[in-house]
Amino acid sequence: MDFMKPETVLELTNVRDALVRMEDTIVFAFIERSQFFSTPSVYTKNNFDIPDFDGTFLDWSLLQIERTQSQIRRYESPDELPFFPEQILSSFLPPLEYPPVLASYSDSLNINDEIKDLYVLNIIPLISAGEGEQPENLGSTVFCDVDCLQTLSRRIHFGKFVAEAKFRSETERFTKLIIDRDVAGIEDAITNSALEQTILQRLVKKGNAYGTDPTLKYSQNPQSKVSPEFIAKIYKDWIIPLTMRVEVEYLLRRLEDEK
Ligand SMILES: C=C(O[C@@H]1C=C(C(=O)O)C=C[C@H]1O)C(=O)O
Repeated sequence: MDFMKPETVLELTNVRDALVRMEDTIVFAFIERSQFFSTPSVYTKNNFDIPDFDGTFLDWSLLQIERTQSQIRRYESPDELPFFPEQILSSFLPPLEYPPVLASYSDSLNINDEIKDLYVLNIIPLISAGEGEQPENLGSTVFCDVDCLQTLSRRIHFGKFVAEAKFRSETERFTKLIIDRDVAGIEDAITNSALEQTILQRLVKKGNAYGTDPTLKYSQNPQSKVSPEFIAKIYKDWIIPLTMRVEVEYLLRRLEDEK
């Protein structure tokens, strides 16, 4: 996929290859986070006395990182969406002119707040080293969280590219479903259960392979760092359903923007 070449972005096979590649990034990000405890103090609002800031240490850290990364043009890329869209900065580098692939409302479809909440509530308990915290690891923990959140956000909002590719390959079918506001019909049209099963099975294998020291492969009990079943569960319960939601929400508005 090359965002300068729209025809490569609209090819569903290429989009799916990118999603497979992102599995690696997500599994490794979870493995990095698994070194640390749940660390509740970084997710508790105003737990630290942060000057001029109302929020959690995670929010503050994420905002500072986004402000820096916006200046190196991270959010000009069509596959990156900030958690703090109102507070990012413009870059001193020349603007990038990506040819538009997605509909014009695409940036406003942003479910990052929801991703952040479910990450803290549901994902951390499954991937962290256990309940509790070590005061010397607050920064390291949050750094891993930012990685996990950015990669989850990219994966889930990639649903827009999936949706655009599907819309273009079956425009008539989707146009009818959209006009009828037939959400169940749209869900049905975008679901590929066999592919989902393949993804879940591959994740268990990746979780085992990436989380285990390869030199321990032949020992009695090689320990994986994040339970591969939990990785599959996180995909099944949250990542895939949210990707689908992005697809549906993107498609429901798709006729506003007939290009
Ligand atoms: C992303 C797609 O759409 C749906 C969501 C999937 C996912 O989030 O992994 C997989 C298959 C489809 O049910 C796709 O078709 O590739």
